[in-house]
Amino acid sequence: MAQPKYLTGDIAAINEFLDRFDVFLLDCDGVIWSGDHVFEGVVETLELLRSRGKKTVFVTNNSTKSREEYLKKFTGLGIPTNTEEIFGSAYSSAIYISRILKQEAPRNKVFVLGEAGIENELRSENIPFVGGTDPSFRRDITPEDWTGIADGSLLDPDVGCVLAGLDLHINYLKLSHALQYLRRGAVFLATNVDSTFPMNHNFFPGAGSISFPLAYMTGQQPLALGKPSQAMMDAIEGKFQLDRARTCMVGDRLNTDIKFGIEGKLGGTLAVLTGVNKQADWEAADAVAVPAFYVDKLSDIGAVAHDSMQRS
Ligand SMILES: O=C(O)[C@H](O)[C@H](O)COP(=O)(O)O
Ligand SMILES: [Mg+2]
Repeated sequence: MAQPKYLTGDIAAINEFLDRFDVFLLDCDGVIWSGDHVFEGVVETLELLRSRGKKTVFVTNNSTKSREEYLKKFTGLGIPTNTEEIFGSAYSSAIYISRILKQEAPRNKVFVLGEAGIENELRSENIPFVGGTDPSFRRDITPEDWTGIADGSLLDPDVGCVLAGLDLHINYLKLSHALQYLRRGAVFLATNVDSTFPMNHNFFPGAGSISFPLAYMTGQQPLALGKPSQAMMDAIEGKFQLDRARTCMVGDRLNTDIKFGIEGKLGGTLAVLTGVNKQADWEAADAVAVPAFYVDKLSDIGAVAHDSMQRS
């Protein structure tokens, strides 16, 4: 296994790296930002990539926001982009359900464990859903619930799929409904199964911690539709008509971002050390994936801009 090439501070190597790719798939949490903190030099680096005619696509597993909601976040943080450049796991899941799963009405409703991002992307594909941010689920379970969930009187007969994403309001009541739908044969999907969520330079429970209890209860593993799922890669390739050999995946997590790029047979993968994984993780004998290149932070790529300015 070739050792990853360290690019930070090596202007010639960075220029050579940039010349190899036309499209950069950019992870968000841990690469662009940590919560609402944008890493230093990110905006200038995006400018540099675009000034060299590179296509930038933001590919995030974070399902709490839709493309429109992400555009608001990017704009609010001073990062120029548009919804066409944003491809999240909530969108990836919605197009999988509407264009591949294609459940027949009326049993085509989705029981959502997640936030508004999933709901808005399901709406954009005209997929009916229940659960999610519905306030009637944000409460403790009651004796009426125990009875109504057990005898099915409180369940929606049209639910054919359970979709689990990062749910910041998960509780026993929601898990109880989801369990019953899965026991009744609903398809088990997840936007992503990241174990942790890098936020504010620390770690919080990831989306995987939402679907995992249901997997434990049912013995069923969800089909995950975010990175490293190749269903997502195929959808991105189709949407952007990209040449995989001229495309580089940039990420902070080995078992999602880097694995996604490698299994997608992309021309390259670049790991940044501002998020989940560190160098020791890919140097470990049982490393899940090894990047082709790495930098301390994304803006190390942008250093070539300063260099060419100093040269001119
Ligand atoms: O738990 C999650 O959903 C993930 O930690 C988070 O969303 C990762 O987002 P990404 O790094 O793919 O932008
Ligand atoms: Mg990340």
